[in-house]
Amino acid sequence: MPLWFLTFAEILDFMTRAELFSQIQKKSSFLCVGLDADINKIPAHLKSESDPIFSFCKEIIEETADYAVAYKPNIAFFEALGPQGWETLQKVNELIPKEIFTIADAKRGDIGNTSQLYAKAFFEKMDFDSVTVAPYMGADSVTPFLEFEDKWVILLALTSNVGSMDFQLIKDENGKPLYQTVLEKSQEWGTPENLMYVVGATRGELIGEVRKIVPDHFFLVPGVGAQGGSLEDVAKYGMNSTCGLLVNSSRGIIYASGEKDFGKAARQEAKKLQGEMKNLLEMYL
Ligand SMILES: O=c1ccn([C@@H]2O[C@H](COP(=O)(O)O)[C@@H](O)[C@H]2O)c(=O)[nH]1
Repeated sequence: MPLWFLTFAEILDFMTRAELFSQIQKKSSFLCVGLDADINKIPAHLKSESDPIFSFCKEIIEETADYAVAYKPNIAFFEALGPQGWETLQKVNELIPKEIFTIADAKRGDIGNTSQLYAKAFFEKMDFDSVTVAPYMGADSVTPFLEFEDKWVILLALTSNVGSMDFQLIKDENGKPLYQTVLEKSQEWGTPENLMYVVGATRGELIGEVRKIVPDHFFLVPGVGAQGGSLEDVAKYGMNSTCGLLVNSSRGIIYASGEKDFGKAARQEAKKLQGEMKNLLEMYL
């Protein structure tokens, strides 16, 4: 293929913030399709295939790629398959078109030398664009991921689950919730060019509070669809001048049908969400 035919991301093989925004504009979409590929939930007819999870993810990717700007394999679903799961994950990641942002949803983070090897696993061995990282072991557990050039860390800030209230919303003596301290402190470690935050869609107007603290960073927003978060609220409170949002839906898309038409059903769901996102981009950008 001649060089002039390729996009910036394809030539450089990494995704800058500007390139991500350009993909969002091109597709009128900020949809991230979550690959939570559960062997117990995929359609029965795939189970006779040599690698059922690969076959499932392949069809989901082929059917939804027109509407997605990111894919997020949830690493637990692959790890749970044992050594074969890692091979499947590698093959799935290689299948994702180069101009689409890839997220290893692994929620890692450990003492420095261990984090370095987690980063090597996801960035070098598997060439993901980004990995989700837990912040609670502090700077030395996060910065090894940020040392990889042209890669992204997506730090858990305000998660979508009920348990997020146990720690993240606890206030210090000045009334500042812990998630805000995470946002403030982590800005010493990375920039909007290599650091994003996980902000749950179920947190409504708190997304606006997060946006005030980190105006320029992208958010990975899980929790629409199966968890009941509102896409409208996410856009209203979270969108910035470069969109700044990757909104994930996993079960709502990939299990839209449990039958042979699962790929087409996933495509319909992705298309529906993309349509809503297009309207929101027109409204808020
Ligand atoms: O706060 C968080 C962080 C990560 N997740 C992950 O996102 C998807 C959500 O799946 P749905 O089926 O769309 O609910 C899943 O992989 C979670 O592990 C999250 O939900 N909340």
